[in-house]
This record gives sequence, structure tokens and C-alpha cells, in this order.
Amino acid sequence: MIRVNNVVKTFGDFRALDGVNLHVRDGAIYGLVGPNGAGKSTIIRHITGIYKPDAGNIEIAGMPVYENPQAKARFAYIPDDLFYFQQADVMEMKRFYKGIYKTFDEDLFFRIRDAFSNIDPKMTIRRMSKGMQKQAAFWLAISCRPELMILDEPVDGLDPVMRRQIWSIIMSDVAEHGTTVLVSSHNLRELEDVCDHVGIMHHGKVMLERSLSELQGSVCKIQVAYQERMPKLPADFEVLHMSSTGRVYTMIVKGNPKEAKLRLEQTSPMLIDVLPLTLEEIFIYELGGADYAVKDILL
Ligand SMILES: Nc1ncnc2c1ncn2[C@@H]1O[C@H](COP(=O)(O)OP(=O)(O)OP(=O)(O)O)[C@@H](O)[C@H]1O
Repeated sequence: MIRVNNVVKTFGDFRALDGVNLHVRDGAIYGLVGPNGAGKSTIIRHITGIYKPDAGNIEIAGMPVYENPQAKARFAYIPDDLFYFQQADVMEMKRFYKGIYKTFDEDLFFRIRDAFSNIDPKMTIRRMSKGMQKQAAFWLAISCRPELMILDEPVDGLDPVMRRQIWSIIMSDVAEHGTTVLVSSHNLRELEDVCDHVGIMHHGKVMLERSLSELQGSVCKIQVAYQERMPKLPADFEVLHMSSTGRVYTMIVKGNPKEAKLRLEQTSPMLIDVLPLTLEEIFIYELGGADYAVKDILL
């Protein structure tokens, strides 16, 4: 759905994007993560056709996006700084969106109204709190029934209940209609339960882009205990990290979790258990050998 090839953007003499490559498949929920200033909003502004790249190209559904209304009609975008007509209320914004998006679903708009019960649709946007404005942006964006939703820090500033509510609306939309979602966040934890693909941005580059299943099948945490000392493990058994408490060893192992467990079982342990790794841990161990402070990027 989205293809970003080698995009470069310079502001003055600052290279904000330094050859970004990013690929979002149809129906994927793709989380774009990175620290402040990594370039997430800047690449999103390119993907949405607001900025023109200095070099490289961007396609949405096979079409270049810059100055292309046909490509832009495919997505709804919620930016980090929301755009509204400040004097308008939600009902007026609905009429505006309905005029722009042929796919606008008025039934859906009224059906999900209860999820946003603290918003008075007759209140002008100017009078709403920031969190309420964000909720209204969601309500309208989902109702547009876009093929693609592009969300820049969508739940930032929302309370935990509303965060969950918003994610659940997005997830059911994805499940029912196969909507593709590109969502940016500082926080891997936030995206862990919802995304099936993750890209990590740092210093104007996407350093790593993977599917969740690829990641979860590539590294695991195993706890193992032996009667005596730990026997020597095979040379090709790749342990990324190991700690021990008494006779219990906790190791982070590279490779398929089932295979790793089977191999360790052959060393006759007293007990063995494969434990889940958080996405954050997977990235830290996967990128651990690189010459940058991975923890600073992710935590
Ligand atoms: N219009 C602009 N003019 C000059 N510099 C800019 C402009 N837009 C972005 N930058 C710079 O580009 C870099 C990337 O900014 P960007 O907003 O894309 O980061 P981000 O990853 O979205 O950060 P955050 O998580 O804080 O929102 C920053 O150093 C920022 O100062």
C-alpha cells in the first residue's frame, strides 16, 4: 500500500531524512517507532503528500502521492498538530469530510457516536480540550472509511480508557474492512499489542523493519535449571545474553523458540521454560550488537 524509496529531505543544512526506505503492505498495521526528532512526522508528511522529497520517491497504492488527489483520496490522516476550522463543530466538520470523501459512512458516524460520549457534536472545535479534539479527529477519520489510515501519535494526550477505546475501534475496523494502518509512536509498548509490523527510525533513517511474527520467531527467552553446573552448550547455540540466580539460568537465545527448547532439552535440565519476550526486549537484543545506544532509541 505504501512504498517509500530512498527519501531524502534537507531543511537548510540539516538532513532530516537520510534515505528512508519503508514498506507497508495492504492490510498491515505498521508501527513506526523512534525517539524525538528521529524524523517520524517528517516522513509521514512526505507520505501524505504535504512535503516534496529532495530525492527518492513515494507511492500509495502504486501512485505517486505528491500533488495527486487520486492517491490522497485513499487515506485519512490524523497529524500530530490537528487541523480544524476552529469555528466549526463536529457536525459541520462531518459535512466537510463528507464532501471530500466519497466513502464517508454516515451510518458508521452515528453508530460509533457512543464511544465519544463526552463530545458534544454542537460544540465548536475551539472550545474543546486537546484530548477531545483528538477524539473528534478519530471519529471523523474512521467515518471516512479510508483504505489507509495514517496516524501520527494518535493517542498522545488521551486518558488510558480512551486510548483503549480508540485502539479497539481501529482494530475492529481493520478486522472488518482490512484497512491498512500506519501509526507513529515514541513507545514500543503502546504498539506491541496492536501492530503486526514495526519499523524503527533513528537519525532520519528506518534502521529496521520487520513483521512481528518474524521477530517473535527469531529470538526467545529461556529459563533453565540443572542439577549440577550448566553443561557446555553447542557452539552454534547462539546465546545473546545470560544471567543466573543459583542454579537457574535465564538466557536470550537467537533462533526459533521451539527448536532452541528442543536442543536444550537434550542437555538434561531439571526444568526448562520458554518465556515471552516483549517487543522492546526483542529489539534491544536484536540490535544489541550495533554501535548505537539501542536503549536510548526505544525506552
Ligand atoms: N520544517 C522544518 N524545518 C526545519 N527542521 C525541521 C522541520 N521539520 C522537522 N525538522 C527537523 O527534523 C527533525 C525530525 O523532526 P520530526 O518532527 O520529523 O521528528 P519526530 O520523529 O516526529 O519527533 P517527535 O517524536 O518529537 O515528534 C528534527 O530535528 C526537526 O527539528
